Amino acid sequence: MMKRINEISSQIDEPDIEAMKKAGKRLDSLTKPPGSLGKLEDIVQKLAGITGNIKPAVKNRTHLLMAADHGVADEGVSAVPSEVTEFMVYNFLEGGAAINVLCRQAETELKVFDLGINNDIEHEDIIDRKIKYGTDNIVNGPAMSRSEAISSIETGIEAACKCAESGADIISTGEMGIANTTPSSAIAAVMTSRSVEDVVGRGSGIDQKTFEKKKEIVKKAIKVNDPDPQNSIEVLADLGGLEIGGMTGVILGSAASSLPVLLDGFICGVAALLACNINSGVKDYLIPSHKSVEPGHVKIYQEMGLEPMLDLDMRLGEGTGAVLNINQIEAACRMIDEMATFAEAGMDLD
Ligand SMILES: O=C(O)c1ccc[n+]([C@@H]2O[C@H](COP(=O)([O-])O)[C@@H](O)[C@H]2O)c1
Ligand SMILES: Cc1cc2nc[nH]c2cc1C
Repeated sequence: MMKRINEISSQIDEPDIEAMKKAGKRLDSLTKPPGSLGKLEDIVQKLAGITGNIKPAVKNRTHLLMAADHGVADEGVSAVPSEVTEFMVYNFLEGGAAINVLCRQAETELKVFDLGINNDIEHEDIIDRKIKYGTDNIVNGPAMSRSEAISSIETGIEAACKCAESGADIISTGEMGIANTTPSSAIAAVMTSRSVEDVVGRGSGIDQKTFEKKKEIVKKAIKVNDPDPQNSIEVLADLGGLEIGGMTGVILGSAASSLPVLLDGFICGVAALLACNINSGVKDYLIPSHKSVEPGHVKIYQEMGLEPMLDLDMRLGEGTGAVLNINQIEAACRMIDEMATFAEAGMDLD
């Protein structure tokens, strides 16, 4: 059943250490104090390792947005009803959401996938990969079957591989799914061995009473399902999120295609945790864009040893942090390509 996932996992190479060293050397030779461009230098080196190119470029960009609904929304854990998932998906398809604005600004193509929205989406631009009409309520049992969890990951893998074939230089991912901070918190607690209190936040903006209830719901979902933290498929099937599985696949597919993959918020971070658990080599391909307001996000970054470039108090999830960060990444790539070295500028420091 895991054939495609195992095959893709086996294609994930080590980064090109030689290219990273050469990029580091060139960065140090540019007309600035060594290291003075901070995280912009780190990102260029990382991209050199991923692509094998000491002057990496991020010309062709695609953002893959995964959408699905959640049975646990029935517990009243979100500030808004499940219908908002479908409503926002139409908004993405019509160009009116925050992610559309940022994709236009960063010249990034947007693709919207339906992996499990409660209703069918009637729009020519939707990529219909429906696996199930919403997950089952995780307080009563698993969100989905193992084979549905695998299908969600495979959907993301194929999406990323298709982008790679079309010449993408960088892939970013994000999501839409009302109530998805509940399953994400459960997965984050299980996979980072943190307490539920450590990782649960206010998601779409819930009040204190709902916040207290949400913590109890997350605890109950973990107790009822009790997944093996080492087994990403079991964790995903038990605690859910078809869009989370989709993003896990995008991350695996990007890494296997030697493409950098830009992560967005908390839910996306959970997908990255699941992908790293399938193959720890994935980590070298991850670009963490921003730190979300959700308290679990920073814990996920700590678990993976990643540090995001931006901290803008964002908590949207569509991929807004990721796509915004493309601008800084492009700037970083232009530094190593266009800046003069001390020698070129006529100053020999030796
Ligand atoms: O990306 C984040 O860190 C993030 C933090 C809070 C909320 N969200 C978005 O809000 C929705 C989930 O919030 P909730 O309260 O319904 O669980 C879902 O559509 C996410 O994209 C996203
Ligand atoms: C309006 C709205 C837009 C979103 N975009 C991503 N998650 C979202 C959640 C809500 C509630």
